[in-house]
This record gives sequence, C-alpha cells and structure tokens, in this order.
Amino acid sequence: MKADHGHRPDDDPHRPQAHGPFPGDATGRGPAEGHHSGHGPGHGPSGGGPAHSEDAHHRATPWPQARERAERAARAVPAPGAGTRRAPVSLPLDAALGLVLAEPLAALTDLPSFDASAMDGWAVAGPGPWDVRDEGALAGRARPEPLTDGEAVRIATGARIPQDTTAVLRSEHGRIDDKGRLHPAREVGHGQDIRPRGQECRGGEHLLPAGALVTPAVLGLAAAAGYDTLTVVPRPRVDVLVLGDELLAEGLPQDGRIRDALGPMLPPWLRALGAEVTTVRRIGDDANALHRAVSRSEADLIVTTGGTAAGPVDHVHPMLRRFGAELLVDGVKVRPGHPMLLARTRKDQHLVGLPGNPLAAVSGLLTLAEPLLRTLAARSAPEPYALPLQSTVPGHPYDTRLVPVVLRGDHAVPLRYNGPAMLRGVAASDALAVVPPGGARAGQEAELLDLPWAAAGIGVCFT
Ligand SMILES: Nc1nc2c(c(=O)[nH]1)N[C@H]1C(S)=C(S)[C@@H](COP(=O)(O)OP(=O)(O)OC[C@H]3O[C@@H](n4cnc5c(N)ncnc54)[C@H](O)[C@@H]3O)O[C@H]1N2
Ligand code: MOO
Repeated sequence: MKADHGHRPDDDPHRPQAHGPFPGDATGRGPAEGHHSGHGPGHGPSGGGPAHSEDAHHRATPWPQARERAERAARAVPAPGAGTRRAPVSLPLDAALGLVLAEPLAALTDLPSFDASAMDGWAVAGPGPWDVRDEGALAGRARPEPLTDGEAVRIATGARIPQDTTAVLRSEHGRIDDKGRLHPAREVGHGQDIRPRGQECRGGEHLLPAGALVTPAVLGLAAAAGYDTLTVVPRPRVDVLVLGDELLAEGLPQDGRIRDALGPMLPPWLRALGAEVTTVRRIGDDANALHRAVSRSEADLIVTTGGTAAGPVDHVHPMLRRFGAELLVDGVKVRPGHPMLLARTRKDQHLVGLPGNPLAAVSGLLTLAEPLLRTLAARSAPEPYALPLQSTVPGHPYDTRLVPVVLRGDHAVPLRYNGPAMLRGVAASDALAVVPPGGARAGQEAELLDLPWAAAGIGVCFT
C-alpha cells in the first residue's frame, strides 16, 4: 500500500498554499513538505479508489463533531451493572494515581482526629504566669495528663492537647524565669494555636466527589483520612495493532523499508491518555491476521495503524465490513489524518483506525482516541484554551488543520516540519494548534490541544 496511493498533491486544485515559506511565518515550513491539505478524495483525476470518492469526503465528519462522537460512543457503552463496562476496582493508594474516583471520598475519621497543637511551645491553662510541668507532650504519644489552672506543659506541633488546655503559647513568645515559671511575651487568646478536632472535616463528610482525578494531593488526603485503598474506575484496556509489511523493528531504513515509528510512540502516548496497553502487535499487511487479532481482542479499544486508505492492501475497511462493525466516524475533515475512523466492533468494544502517516496518526489519536479513552475512564475534558498565533498559518479550504506549536509566553509559535509523514515538528512541540478551515492570521487566537506530557512531565503522566 505504501508504494503508490496514486495521489499527486501538487496537482490538487484545493491546495491552499504552494510549497515555500508561510507568509509572515518566522519558523517557516519544512523543506519540500506539504501538509497534503488538498489531496482529498475525489479531487482531480488521480483522486484514488472508491473509498476516496466525493462520497467519502461528504461522509467525512467535521473535526469538532468527530470528537463529540467519540465521547458519545464511550458514553453509550452499557454501565457495569449490565455486565459490560468494567466495574470499579479497589486499588492500593499508589496504584490509584492518575485514575478517577468511582465513589465519593468520605472521611473515615474526624480530621484532625484529636485536638492538637499547631505550634511548638507550651500548652497552658488559664492566664499566665504558669508553673511548667517537668514532662512534655510529643506528637504521636498517648493522651497527656489534664492541666490544672495556672499550669503549662511543653508541647510539640501536632501533639495531643491535654484536657483543659486553654491555648498554646509559641516557644518564641514565652520566657521562663529563674524560678521556673513561664511568662507570656504577649497576650495569648483563648484557643490560640490549637487545632480543634474535626476542624478540617467530620467523619463521613464528603471530601471529594466521584469523578475526581486521583492526584498526588488526593493520595495524601486519602491517607490522612484513613484510606489504604481507593475505589476507582479502571484504565480502559487498549490493544495496538500495527499494520504494514514495509515496517522494520530495528536498524536503518533500507531497501524501501522504513522504521516503525508508531509501535514505539503509541503505547506510551496511550498510557499518558489513561489507557492500559494490553497488546502491541505488528501484523504486516495480512488481512486474515488482522481479522484474527480483532476477533480475539478483549480490549475496550483496539487501535490500528495504517491501512485506512484505499490502497490494494488497506485492510481496515474490509475487515470492519466482514465483522459487520458499525462505522461511527468514517473520515474526518481534518489535516493531517482525514482517513481516520471509529467503529463499534461490539457493544463494549471500539476500534480507532489511525492513518499510517505518523503525524496523521497523532491527529487521529487526539481527535478520536483521546475523547473516547477519557470518557471511558470517566475523566473530565480539559478546559479548552486558546492563544494568539505568532505567525500566520495557512488553512485547508474545508478542513481543520492540526499544527504542532511551541508555547512561548502568551503566544503559540507554529513549527516547521508539520507534514503528515513527519514527526520532527511534533517531537519539539508543546501542543497542537487547531487551525480552522481557511487558516488563521498572525495574532488570531487558536484553540490548543496540549500534549499529555507538556504540563505534567513524563514521570507524572506515564505512571
Ligand atoms: N488515493 C488516495 N490515497 C491516499 C489518500 C487519499 O485520500 N486518496 N490519503 C492519504 C492520506 S492523507 C493518508 S494519511 C494515508 C493513510 O493511509 P493508510 O492509513 O492506509 O496508511 P498506509 O498506506 O498504511 O501508510 C501511509 C504511510 O505511512 C507509513 N506508515 C504506516 N505505518 C507506519 C508506521 N508504523 N511507522 C512509520 N510509518 C508508517 C507508510 O509507510 C506510508 O508511507 O493514505 C494516503 N493515501
Ligand atoms: O494528510 Mo493524511 O490526512 O496524511 O493524514
């Protein structure tokens, strides 16, 4: 399929910009690289096979709707009670990081669970000066003896307050005279520097709602509130099937064969999107192997790469037909990545077909796999945000473009090397800018899709 798709981008009348630098684009564009913006189905005599006819283009879903459909598809998976969607699981705290609470986090105790000192100093009873007891109260010790009026006892931050304490005097605010009596350097208010039991919450109180993301702070709160395990929505399971006979797993590209870029890229990216990657298989251009792999898969989502177009060995559409799968999205009005697709293979299983061109595959990942996985994992959508573009980005006449950008101050700087077969731009980028049909001028705001590691760092988002 890779030898010749029969497309000739340069012939395309809808190509919005010739090769060459973007007007006003400081970063320019990669050498001799188009974004295939116009080699859409049915344009010109070399427009491709039947799957790429005018019809195919009309069938294609506008980009925003494609994302909504992917979300809706996940919402339509029947709830766990019906025996399909995976039931919530109880996991030790550290294993729950990055997942979503399946039930509200209710405090298992009052917090603090006893009246405690907020400062190092003395617990005092009544107005000073006070007689100081010999023995002090340290954090973590059992209940200290009650104080009597006019008495003080050394106390550490976090230690239990003796009964009848009226305040804590900070160590820097007290002075002991030569007779061993404690004098306040300033007035001490009633209850000062005492953290009363239940100040943060009462036992049973809801601290966080179901649906909250388990962050490191949530793990801390859960531990403080008495939890050893958390009940969370399990990660959706994803099987990745990499198609293409031309792909090499190692060494230098040679003899017309190229390195598989998606096998190494997709599993960690999918994990960053909250998935558990259960299988990664390279299955060449073998229609039967593809059929077998799909029929055996028990994953919530199957992701295939390549084979979405209409070449002689593009097996994804025929395989889906053979399965009687329901095509929910068959092509999207987005560049790169327009042949991407979403199908329902079973009532509790979906398939996202990513195009083989690597940046087109990224586009499909963010357009279809991200909303689907996010919704299956019960995570909320990131707040949409936009920044002005530092330079003009030409658009496709009808389709949305996704363009790698770096974020510099309050601007998004479009990157070169953004062609569908290139990863050089996206590898250096922080986000993809959503460029509407017709393009965007310098200074115009563009919606941004953050790459999952851009804000959080690799260590955080890949756990
Ligand atoms: N007649 C037409 N041909 C094509 C059209 C079209 O509209 N009409 N669309 C083009 C577009 S756009 C894309 S994108 C590709 C999508 O094709 P497939 O999904 O069938 O992908 P392949 O043909 O298998 O591969 C395309 C390209 O990507 C390379 N590739 C594939 N897998 C990998 C991988 N794992 N790592 C690195 N590179 C990979 C492959 O060698 C090809 O060069 O179709 C166009 N054709
Ligand atoms: O331009 Mo294709 O849409 O590379 O994905």
